[in-house]
Amino acid sequence: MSSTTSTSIAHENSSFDHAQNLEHQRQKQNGNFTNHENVSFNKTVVKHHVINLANACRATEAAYPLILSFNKLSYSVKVHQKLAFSFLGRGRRGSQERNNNKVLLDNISGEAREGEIMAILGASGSGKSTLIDALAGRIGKESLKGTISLNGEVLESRLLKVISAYVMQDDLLFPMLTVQETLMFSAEFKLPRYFTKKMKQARIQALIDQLGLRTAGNTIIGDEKHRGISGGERRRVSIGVDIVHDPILLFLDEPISGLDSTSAFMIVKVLKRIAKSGSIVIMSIHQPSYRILSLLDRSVFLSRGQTVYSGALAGLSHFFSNFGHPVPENGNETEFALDLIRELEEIPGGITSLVNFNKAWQTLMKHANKVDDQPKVSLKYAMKTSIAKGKLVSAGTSTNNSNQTSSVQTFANPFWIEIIVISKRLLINSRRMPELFKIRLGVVFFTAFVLGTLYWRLSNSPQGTEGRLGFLASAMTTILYICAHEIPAYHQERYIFIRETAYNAYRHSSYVLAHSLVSIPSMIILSSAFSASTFWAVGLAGGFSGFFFFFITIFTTFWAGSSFMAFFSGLVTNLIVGFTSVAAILGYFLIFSGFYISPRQIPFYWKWLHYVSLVKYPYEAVLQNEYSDTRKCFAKGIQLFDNTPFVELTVATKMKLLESMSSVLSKDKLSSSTCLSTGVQILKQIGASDFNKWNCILITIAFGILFRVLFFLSLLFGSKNKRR
Ligand SMILES: Nc1ncnc2c1ncn2[C@@H]1O[C@H](COP(=O)(O)OP(=O)(O)OP(=O)(O)O)[C@@H](O)[C@H]1O
Repeated sequence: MSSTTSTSIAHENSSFDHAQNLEHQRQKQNGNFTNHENVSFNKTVVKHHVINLANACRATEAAYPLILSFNKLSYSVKVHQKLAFSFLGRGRRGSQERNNNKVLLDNISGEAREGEIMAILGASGSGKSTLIDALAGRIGKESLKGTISLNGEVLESRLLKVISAYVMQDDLLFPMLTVQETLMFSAEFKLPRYFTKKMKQARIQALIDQLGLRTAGNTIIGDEKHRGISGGERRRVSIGVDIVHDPILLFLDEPISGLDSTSAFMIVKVLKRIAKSGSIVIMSIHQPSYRILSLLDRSVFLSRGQTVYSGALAGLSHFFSNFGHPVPENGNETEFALDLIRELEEIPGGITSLVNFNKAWQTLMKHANKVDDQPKVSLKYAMKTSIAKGKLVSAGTSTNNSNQTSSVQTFANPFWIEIIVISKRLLINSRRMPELFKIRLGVVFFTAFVLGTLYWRLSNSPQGTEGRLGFLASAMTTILYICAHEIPAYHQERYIFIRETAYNAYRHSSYVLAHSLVSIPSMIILSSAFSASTFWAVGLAGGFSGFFFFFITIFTTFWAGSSFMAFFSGLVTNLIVGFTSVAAILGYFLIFSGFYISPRQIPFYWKWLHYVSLVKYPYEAVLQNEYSDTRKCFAKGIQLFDNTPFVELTVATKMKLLESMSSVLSKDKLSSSTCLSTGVQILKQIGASDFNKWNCILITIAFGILFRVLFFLSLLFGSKNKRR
């Protein structure tokens, strides 16, 4: 029912009710009423009022084809309670903790209608956000008791996802995009393909005007480091992002908290316009001003998870008069109601009396409304009407299907368009933060410089071999560490991703693929920088083809490392825990790579760590590249004594030792030019596996793909936007 209708009804009844109330108050003051009489008096007045309301409702019913009803919604969570003395009471001995149920929602019922704003009011902690979550499908089916239906049909989660939007309390936006770009990307995700670029732009312009964001259109959103739009503007952009597709059901959790009164009024006016265009708007709100109150239609007042009033805001004063607490003349009814509820919360049994009174009131309302309680049109018809009005544009529609949930597509765009749009957004955002890439490049050059000077121009000798092994193991490990910078980036984006995928803006797989594609160009640049600055400085083998292979190995290490970080950020959502664990895991990768300890010496129960080490395969690949040339020798004659205690002896003594060794071993005469260690022997010595270098590269690439798949699965199952 609209506020105007309700107001006029309330007005019509006011003289009658006022007289009765005065009489009631007088009698009450004189102590003439017993409790029983009090209730029966209230019932008479309520009945009278309700019948009049119902008559007026009948006239306007047809104008409201969509009705969202929620019936007996209950939700509780388990809370741990520590017991000081476990031996007290009859509980099990030694038990220190007890699981208690905390009821967050207790049998909440009500309805919201198309064309109206329903406000959920109550003190802090009364359960407003929990009720919004319950209605918006953000509480697991198994935990939420009761029913939510749209025009009499149970609202399935798949349908709810495409016809609704949920505006969170936090403003989660890409900091380097302008207001216009932010809204445009949202339009690209949510508006169907038949919307041309021009149509989308027109829609965005209208939205910008509606939200009063014209002057901020080309300003970036901003963050702590980059100045951007104001807090109020950011709030409006957040709302704009979620309403760009004109959802049928719009849920907002405290959309105006923290805003100045003008901005708050402007936002509620926009919401009213959305409601009037054929949507159901449900929002939680703390203390609405007079001006805002004039825009709200229905309300649910909560106290400790229970309904203390549910119905038209216009009937609030009547309700409280009948409860025996009339709203003072010219007083703000909502403020009065909230203050009274707070007072009653402090009196033992105070809230119970109000809850019980409300139950009686609701029963009478239902009784008087019994004919009109049911929606006039079926859900299918109502949806068709909404689509005809331009609603439900977030996904394509096929009206020839009789099943309500399959008559709307799950996603507005095909897979490949989603990938293009996500990639474009990522590229723009990162292009505007070049410092991040510059820091990565700087770290790569610095690492290359340190390693290049440390292992400068290694020779083909046992010392050179030792240096090569050290350089290659350090290079592969450092590259993996450089990839760890991606963890905070994923962490920052995670909440935007959850918000967008919760209402099917795009597929999880599109996000994973777009991220993989976008990361490739930067990996190519970083790999080229590292390879070019170390290959010739260290004196690695193979000329240009050797360089190319070294570059490929570095690139695939970046790929595997970056995929690992993506997976890890999906798995561990706490940034500090994530960083600490990654540092430890990369350390293990190095320890078990085969560099510190030969694979032959690793105990069998740790062998698996050797095979899953991300350092092992690229390390072996470049080793094989270095030592596969059979014509090369890595220890000739007296070089045999390098890395042994005999290294300090003179050349002549070393030669003598060599001669006596050959006579003892009865070998051909060992001279200073005799090759004592070939590349193949070195590979054998260090226990390199039988995989050839290209297989090692393929395994590294496969690891990267595997981690991307695991990243996808971690997002799919680990980023559920629901309470249990
Ligand atoms: N997982 C949980 N375990 C225990 N208590 C919880 C849990 N989640 C919410 N609560 C409690 O449920 C109550 C309702 O929380 P809710 O966030 O819905 O209140 P609210 O009315 O939206 O408050 P505010 O206006 O401050 O945002 C609060 O007392 C809160 O502490």
